[in-house]
Amino acid sequence: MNIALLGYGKMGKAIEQIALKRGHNIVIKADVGTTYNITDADVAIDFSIPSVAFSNISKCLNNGVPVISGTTGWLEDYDNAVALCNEKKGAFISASNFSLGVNIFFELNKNLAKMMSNLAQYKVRLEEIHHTQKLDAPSGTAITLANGIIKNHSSFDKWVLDSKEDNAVPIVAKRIENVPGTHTVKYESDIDFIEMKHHAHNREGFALGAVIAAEWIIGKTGVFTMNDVLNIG
Ligand SMILES: NC(=O)c1ccc[n+]([C@@H]2O[C@H](COP(=O)([O-])OP(=O)(O)OC[C@H]3O[C@@H](n4cnc5c(N)ncnc54)[C@H](O)[C@@H]3O)[C@@H](O)[C@H]2O)c1
Ligand SMILES: O=C(O)C1=N[C@H](C(=O)O)CCC1
Repeated sequence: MNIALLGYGKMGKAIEQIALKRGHNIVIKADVGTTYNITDADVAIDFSIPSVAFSNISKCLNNGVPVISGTTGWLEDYDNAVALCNEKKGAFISASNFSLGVNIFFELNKNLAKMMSNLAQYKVRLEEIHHTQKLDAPSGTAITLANGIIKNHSSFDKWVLDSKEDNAVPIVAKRIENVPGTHTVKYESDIDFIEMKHHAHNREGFALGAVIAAEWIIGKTGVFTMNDVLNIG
């Protein structure tokens, strides 16, 4: 498979290592100012920055190249990307987190929220910790976790960052040098607490999941999620 990497930073480089080990070719490594012909690739993997993600994805869909998007912080344009993919009969997957472990964690989170829905004595709190270069807060993964709670728990209809509001899932975002990604969901009562945590030791899980998604999407048409790729949920 000939892969275009759109964004050649920490994740682009981690994906390159995994893709080469799995027998793929990297035909485009695009970073700031790179000129390239996207149709040289069978599939594109975008891990860039929030302000350019939608434009990179649009370029792929407008040229018939399936696209896997891992960039976070551009959710306001997600519905436009879905509409463009459907209009062009393209193929597109966006995920806030491509690791198998986090996708299992997403399902556990939804189930726990259902169980907690009528137990008012338990107060929920989300925490995410990432490295200090991260541009967006809260993390995309924390937003996905919050949305999983909002859809499955009767007390919430929104999330809020670093504060407290009625009907809002509170998210705390911390930035600590070199942390690849740690997410905690905690329900606390006066008597006890239940805590679920996912901690990434490194970026390998994110990169492997993105390459597996790229292998899976070839030959397909539509907008998919990691649940489709991993056959979970
Ligand atoms: N979905 C996931 O599993 C997952 C995992 C890790 C990171 N991420 C997200 O992926 C993104 C990238 O993360 P990172 O750690 O590699 O960041 P990074 O800062 O190391 O890399 C981003 C790269 O994009 C480049 N870039 C800027 N403008 C560009 C343009 N117009 N075209 C192409 N490249 C451009 C930057 O120069 C940089 O090299 C972030 O949004 C992050 O939140 C998602
Ligand atoms: O390093 C990052 O940036 C990460 N971003 C994703 C997010 O925002 O959830 C996934 C974890 C790593």
